[in-house]
Amino acid sequence: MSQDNPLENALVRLDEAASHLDIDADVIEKLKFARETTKVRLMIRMDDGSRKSFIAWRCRYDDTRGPTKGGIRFHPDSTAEEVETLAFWMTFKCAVMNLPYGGGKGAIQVDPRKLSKAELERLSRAYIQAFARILGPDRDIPAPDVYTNSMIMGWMADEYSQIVGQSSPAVITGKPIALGGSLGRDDATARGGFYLVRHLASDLGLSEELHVAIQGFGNAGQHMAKLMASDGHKIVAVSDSEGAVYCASGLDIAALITAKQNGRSVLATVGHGGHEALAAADLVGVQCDVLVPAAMEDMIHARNAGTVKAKLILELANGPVTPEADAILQKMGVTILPDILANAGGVTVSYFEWVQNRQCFYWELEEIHTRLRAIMEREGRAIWNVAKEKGVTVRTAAYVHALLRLAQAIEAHGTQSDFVA
Ligand SMILES: NC(=O)C1=CN([C@@H]2O[C@H](COP(=O)(O)OP(=O)(O)OC[C@H]3O[C@@H](n4cnc5c(N)ncnc54)[C@H](O)[C@@H]3O)[C@@H](O)[C@H]2O)C=CC1
Ligand SMILES: O=C(O)CCC(=O)C(=O)O
Repeated sequence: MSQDNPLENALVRLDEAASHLDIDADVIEKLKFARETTKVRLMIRMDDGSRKSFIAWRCRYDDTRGPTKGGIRFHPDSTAEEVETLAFWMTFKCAVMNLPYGGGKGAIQVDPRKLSKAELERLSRAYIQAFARILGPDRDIPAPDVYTNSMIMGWMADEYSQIVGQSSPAVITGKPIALGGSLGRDDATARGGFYLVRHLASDLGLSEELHVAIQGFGNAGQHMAKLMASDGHKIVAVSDSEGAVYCASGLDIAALITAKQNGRSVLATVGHGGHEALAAADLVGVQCDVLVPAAMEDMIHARNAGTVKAKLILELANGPVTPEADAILQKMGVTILPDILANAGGVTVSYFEWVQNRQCFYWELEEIHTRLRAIMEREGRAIWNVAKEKGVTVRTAAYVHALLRLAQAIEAHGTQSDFVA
């Protein structure tokens, strides 16, 4: 994140929501600060025999509504403030979806692309060794995020089970299917956003065939491209950390995914099927109907918001639009389906995984999709109605919706409670 204190930007949204409700000041005071953020230094043995250290964090932001839940990010630019901000968003996201969770998040400050597979496994296990005492299926439940995946979740679940001396799959979600992972968790983040857009399409005034630009081509971005293309829409531009490609008549999604699976950039497809290279920074201003940020925070800001051509922004990334850009886009008439709703399909299927782990009975893919779709539509519709009734943006409506649930839970704990699981 670019700001010195990104949590301040996030709290702007809390204040805005609170201004539309009659909320006790104690509730706001509780939600303004992370309950606990633990910082550790992980030491691992590198393949060449040397030892190297990495800073890592786990934040349990708020556990009023249940065990804290949220992914672990491996990124060279991660900071404590970023982790706390991401955990704040998880608190609201879980409340938006009415999941029985609070919000958490973790990170290791590392570029995982510079580690061998064995080094990556040692680092992932070291993270769990350091944090096992604050994790647990009823306490804090990690999952994948940027540059982490099911393989890493599998190592982490294995390490935790070894430490506690019993199989404990429900401590982590997003695991490989062979270790108790859920069907449908792989594309859940994108699928939730996809169901939401389909459900609100006529309210949003969207046409039958949409032109879509996607920023970031990892888990969220690739699955979104596949889902939208298979629904008859054209993906006209995608980007990754190295650059972007554009094709007005629609990119070849299979070729792009093959390039990424082979460890290459989307730029490797330039020249194939009419793919043209584009500066990554220009993706935001591409001519399209739907812009899908699916990379990092603060990518749409005061300096590039005015270039947006899309009528809809679907935030699969967490925090991709700054509050300044929000104001500009609102004036331009651009609708934003905000992160705490639009990308909540991921944590929702994580919840399904946790439920299946606890009951030791596993659902078919169709059941996962049916349940995910029902929750996305129910909460999406409720938030849409709040936006219309109060005359506010969908983002503010989502915060209002979540804040009401959080306030009820905080008050139900009692005025003398400082509940800590
Ligand atoms: N994986 C999940 O289940 C969930 C992910 N998210 C959010 O979605 C976003 C993407 O996460 P994943 O797809 O899981 O990560 P990922 O690690 O699979 O992919 C990240 C992608 O972003 C690209 N990227 C990084 N910096 C970029 C830049 N400056 N410009 C363009 N592209 C850039 C990378 O090249 C990569 O293609 C993050 O904000 C994450 O927090 C949100 C909810 C759930
Ligand atoms: O699947 C989960 O538990 C959390 C995913 C996540 O970190 C997010 O929604 O940002």
